[in-house]
Amino acid sequence: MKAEILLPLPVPGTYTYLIPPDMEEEAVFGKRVEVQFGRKKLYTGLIVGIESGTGDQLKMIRDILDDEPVIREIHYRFWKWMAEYYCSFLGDVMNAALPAPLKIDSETVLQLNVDHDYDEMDLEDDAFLISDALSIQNELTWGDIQEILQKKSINKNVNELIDAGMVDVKEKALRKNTHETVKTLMWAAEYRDNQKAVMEQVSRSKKQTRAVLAFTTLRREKKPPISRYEVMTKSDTDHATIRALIKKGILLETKIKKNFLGELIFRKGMLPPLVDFQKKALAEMEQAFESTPVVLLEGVTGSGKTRLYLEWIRRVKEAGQQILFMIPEIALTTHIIHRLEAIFESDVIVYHSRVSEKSRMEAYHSVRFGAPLVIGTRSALLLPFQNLGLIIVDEEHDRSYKQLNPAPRYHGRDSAVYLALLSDARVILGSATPSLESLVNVQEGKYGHVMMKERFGLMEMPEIQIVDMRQVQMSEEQAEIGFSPQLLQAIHQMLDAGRQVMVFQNRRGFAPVFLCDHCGHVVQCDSCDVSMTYHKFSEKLQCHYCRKEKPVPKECPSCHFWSMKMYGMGTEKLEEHLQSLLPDATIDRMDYDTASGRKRLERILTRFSNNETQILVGTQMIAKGLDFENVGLVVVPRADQLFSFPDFRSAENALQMLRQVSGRSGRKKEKGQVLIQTYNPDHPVIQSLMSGDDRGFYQQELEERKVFRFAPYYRMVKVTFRNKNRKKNTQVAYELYHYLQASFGDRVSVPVEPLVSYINHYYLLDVFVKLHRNRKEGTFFRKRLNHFIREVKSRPGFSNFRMIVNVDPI
Ligand SMILES: Nc1ncnc2c1ncn2[C@@H]1O[C@H](COP(=O)(O)OP(=O)(O)OP(=O)(O)O)[C@@H](O)[C@H]1O
Ligand SMILES: [Zn+2]
Repeated sequence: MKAEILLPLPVPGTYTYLIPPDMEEEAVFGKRVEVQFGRKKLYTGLIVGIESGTGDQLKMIRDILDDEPVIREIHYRFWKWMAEYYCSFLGDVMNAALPAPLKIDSETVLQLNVDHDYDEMDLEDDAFLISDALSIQNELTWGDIQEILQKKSINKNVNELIDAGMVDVKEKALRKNTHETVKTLMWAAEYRDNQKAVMEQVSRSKKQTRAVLAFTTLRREKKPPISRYEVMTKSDTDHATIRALIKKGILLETKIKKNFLGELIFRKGMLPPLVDFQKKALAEMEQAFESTPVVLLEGVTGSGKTRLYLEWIRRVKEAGQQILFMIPEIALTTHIIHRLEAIFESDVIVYHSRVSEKSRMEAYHSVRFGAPLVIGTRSALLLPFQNLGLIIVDEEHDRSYKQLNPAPRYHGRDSAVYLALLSDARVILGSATPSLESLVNVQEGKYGHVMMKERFGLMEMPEIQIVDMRQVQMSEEQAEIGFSPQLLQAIHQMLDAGRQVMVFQNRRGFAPVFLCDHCGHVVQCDSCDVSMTYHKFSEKLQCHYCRKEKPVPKECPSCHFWSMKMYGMGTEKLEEHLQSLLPDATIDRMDYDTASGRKRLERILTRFSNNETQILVGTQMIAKGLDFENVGLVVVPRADQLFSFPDFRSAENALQMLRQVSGRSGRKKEKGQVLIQTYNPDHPVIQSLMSGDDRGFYQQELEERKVFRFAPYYRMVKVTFRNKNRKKNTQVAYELYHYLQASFGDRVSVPVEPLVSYINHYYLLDVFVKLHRNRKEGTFFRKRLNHFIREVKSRPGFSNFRMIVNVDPI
């Protein structure tokens, strides 16, 4: 028998291996196996197919690693769809789906050859360092050695040691502890209180005697369960010993699940009754689900979308099905997780890229055993749900749902819809500012649509005022920070009334540009074609693309005058200036620099929610989902920055951002205010914001998207060429352009430079293709593209040439 094996590698297709006869029974779909791939490497693969027959040339499966399959066919179908739709490899999807401990691979390991005598004096310095370390550690990996020698190329040194016969190179599989179950032991009934009978049974074997004595001691020392492993370690015996004891009927073995998070209990009072308009929305959702599995819940900020989600969570849980609650991005949504965790008495599974490997494993297996609720980012879609009933996609418009790197570059919302389709589950897409993608699906009748236009507690929507900056006179001090007198007055009033203020500034750091007043020289990053941002706290210039830092130059690097000045405004500078204008106010800042760690982020949020902070300055981090009751004013001093990006989505995003951030104002207690400063008060985004109804704006946007053949009407694909050699990069990009033009005509763009086209010493070029939204065209395009990529990579010197495919780029 042969098995089709999927490997966690970016290679097309699967590989066929022979199943050793004694493993045939055990070999079933979805179990992991250990196989050799390439000359020496060992990998964990996954059985994704079994067929009869043999093949002389085929390698054997070395081992089967699971008792139970880790995925089922339905999960594999989802993986296949994802790989196909997003033009990536199945191995990439496997890699993203399985927690690291489920993917052993081999590492080169050096061991000391104990039978070999050598004279240390004969060794070169580097070789001596290695042998010295080996005598202490027994084993070193390639990485360890690189660290010890402080260099990358260690081949020569290692070879020297091998040639001298001093070390052995061993290819060793790292079998990490992956067992979701623990094997535990207990006395068989007839031996339970009969130590004497036991000893008689084992008297002929030293090992068995030791094991039995160890088990007896353990029973006395601690409460059950006692694991097989504990007994083996304590008695210094092995699996065979324990197996013998089981066979003799002395010990019984059972398996228990490790850390299974299977409960879901609502804390008392956490599901307050729905109010009338929420009840109405719930009924409408029920009705919408009759005809479509996907419903867009469009509710203004503060309408209680979360309350409705909870209602559905309760229902689906009672029906015995699983629920996935998706949030866009972990750093920005700690607050939401806290809110949800407060609602449940039981532990909730939280799953995202930053939880520990241990928690990921726990989550993986709990979900596999049917745990009812997972809160997670897009990667949670790849968990092995058994009985999925509902996926909630909160803030469905959020761009962070799209994976940028590495492959598969999938969209969390769209993949959720597909997964639900496969699993016969429902999807709720929730937002106060839905994406155009979802609105079009509503218009085309694919999704249901339910609106909530009121805020909970009869709170009125905040009043939005525009400050026309073309008309404003400012003092020098005010001009420096860019706050009009009107804006400052509003802040003063709000603070006097004991309420809090949020200031939205979409740029972090102190000052975006550091330039010479004399010759105009701008300090640029050496690796990227962007100017560096001054960070006052660290007293350094930082590149926001590659994160490299530079000291602040005293004189101009170009004309050598002492004339370097800072221009522009970042959150850090804004906070400082605001403090000098309002010396008595307590101000805090929330951005990538201050809220990088979870602890720091939490501290900022707690202080603000306890009213210890009066003003919170922040980037888009403060726009999302925060629910603070005492915020009376939200100000946006520089709204124009938001819609001046050269991107076809910038108007849509600007409106979403401004609505979201406005929505933080006046959520409880009294009506809130929003003040927006702009030089373009007639801009459609501002006009729509003022009118309170975005339909007209969306319709206009959609018309334009249709005319210019953009998403959501067309499926866009971006192919990025990334190379240190500019000429080579440009040449291949143009080749692709011409090649695709033959099939797709003017729906292929000439290679264009992205906004920042040189990052970290790499030149970047993008080719855009606009495809019709049907499967046939998708398949055809993928074939063409793969053909091209294969051809390029087969050229001498091009095997590593990078072409990054991004379907539905954001
Ligand atoms: N039926 C209800 N009973 C009691 N409190 C409610 C109810 N519905 C909503 N609330 C409260 O109203 C506030 C706003 O609700 P929620 O945060 O769910 O709104 P939202 O629509 O998710 O807002 P956003 O889009 O801004 O995140 C919350 O503090 C919530 O606890
Ligand atoms: Zn840089």
